[in-house]
Amino acid sequence: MSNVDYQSVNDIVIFGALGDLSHRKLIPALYQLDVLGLINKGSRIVGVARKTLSVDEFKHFVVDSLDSFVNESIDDVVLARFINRLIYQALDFQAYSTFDQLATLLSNQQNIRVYYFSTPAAIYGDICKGLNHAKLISDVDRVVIEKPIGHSLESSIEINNQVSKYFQEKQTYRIDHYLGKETVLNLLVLRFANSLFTNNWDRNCIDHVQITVAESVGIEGRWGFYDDAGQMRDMVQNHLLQILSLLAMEPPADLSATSVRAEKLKVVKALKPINRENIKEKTVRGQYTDGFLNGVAVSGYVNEKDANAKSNTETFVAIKAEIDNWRWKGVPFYLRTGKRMPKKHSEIVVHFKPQPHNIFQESHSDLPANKLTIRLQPDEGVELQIMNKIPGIASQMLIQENKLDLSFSDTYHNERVVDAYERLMLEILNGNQSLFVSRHEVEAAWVWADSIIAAWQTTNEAPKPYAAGSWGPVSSIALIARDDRQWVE
Ligand SMILES: NC(=O)C1=CN([C@@H]2O[C@H](COP(=O)(O)OP(=O)(O)OC[C@H]3O[C@@H](n4cnc5c(N)ncnc54)[C@H](OP(=O)(O)O)[C@@H]3O)[C@@H](O)[C@H]2O)C=CC1
Ligand SMILES: O=C1O[C@H](COP(=O)(O)O)[C@@H](O)[C@H](O)[C@H]1O
Repeated sequence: MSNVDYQSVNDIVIFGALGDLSHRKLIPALYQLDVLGLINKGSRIVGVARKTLSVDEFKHFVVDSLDSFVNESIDDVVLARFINRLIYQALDFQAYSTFDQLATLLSNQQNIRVYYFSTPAAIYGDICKGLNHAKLISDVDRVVIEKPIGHSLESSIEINNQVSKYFQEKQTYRIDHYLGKETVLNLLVLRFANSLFTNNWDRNCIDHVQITVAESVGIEGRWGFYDDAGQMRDMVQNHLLQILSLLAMEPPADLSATSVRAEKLKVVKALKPINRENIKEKTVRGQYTDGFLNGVAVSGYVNEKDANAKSNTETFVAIKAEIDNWRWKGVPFYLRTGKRMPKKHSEIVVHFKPQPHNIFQESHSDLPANKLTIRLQPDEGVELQIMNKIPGIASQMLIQENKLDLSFSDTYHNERVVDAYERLMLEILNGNQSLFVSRHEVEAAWVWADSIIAAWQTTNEAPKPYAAGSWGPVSSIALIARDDRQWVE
């Protein structure tokens, strides 16, 4: 998807450089690109955060990040080059005059700058104002903004307006890191490079789809942020809807940002609204209680560090989503995601319709339908469940359910696993917006999510408890069982 433009990027400025995302993901991603020679020779990496730190202290922070989060051994030559790129500037993002100090650092640079806002979305507008005050924005610069953008449609419009006052849409890269995952990207190839799937991908052939994004982690010290968001805003409004869009969209004319984003948007706009009339039938929200994960006792949500014991925030969501269009009318997409589930496990299961007639009645009264499983993470792969004859001379045809299994680690064992942020960072340097979310998509996703959140608020019901280490509240089983179906475990 990339064209080769990274040569023109001069400085990469990370706002919130001392934060969790920068430490775990952004710094390792930039290092890996440097290993591959994909960062411009003269580019500097400028860390900006609130804390006063010397450049040497920042360099230590960066080395710690690489030691902790780069899986391969660190290359000394690249490390020296990478460290040489680093600069640090302490700033209060809400005090515009302090941005003059940043201007002094960034002066005399003619080329493109990338500004990565790795901070709470509420201060994106302040950072833009500061940059503008210090005359640090030109028409070719790029801004990267993290999800979730806002807390609702209204706040998202406000944040997008604040940013768009200074950066045009073509300069704005809205990150959803799921779009950088190998297996999520592979959805495009699977669907549009294989006629088997392209031609059978609709209500005539597919019975229903299940999308599970299960996490074993809890809140990881992010209680303040998370309690205000919940799993709906943290995962469903963005990551799950992006997966759903790629899975359900019409074939785009090409792989350009304009074509792909237009098709994804149509899917989100066609989602059937969930509101107070159908909320109980279509959704389940849960919250984890004390439990066990791999035999180890773990705290319930309200017993986490810094927790408010009375919180009603959901850590689990299950939804029966429906897409009201020609292709998908009547095909439910069951979504479920939660924290503190038994393991990290994300997959899509496409259940095809059963055969209309069974000629193998004698040996097999029930002919299971085909099932396509796309394992997103970990153990990435694609698996197609089919019926097969059991070899043998018996006159009766003995058949069995079996699978064609393409495991990525077995098939591509010589390939390094590229982290989503590394891929997305390269796309930013290359100026390609295909893997980033448009403003229209973000806002359409909020329209759908806001309606669900508002309906939950009217019912005023507490989230259903589920023990940490389980697959969610029992009512999530009932949600799908009402349609005579069950979750694939
Ligand atoms: N962490 C993750 O896994 C993910 C994070 N995100 C998104 O990425 C963004 C960053 O998240 P995360 O790294 O976890 O957050 P953190 O709270 O760990 O880091 C935020 C950073 O911003 C700085 N900051 C905040 N307010 C100000 C201010 N007024 N002036 C100067 N600096 C400020 C903080 O400085 P200080 O240290 O001084 O407070 C810190 O360096 C958020 O939008 C989040 O939603 C998205 C997906 C995953
Ligand atoms: O954006 C987020 O994603 C992570 C899950 O990402 P993954 O790549 O590990 O699947 C989630 O834990 C976090 O709460 C959320 O903000």
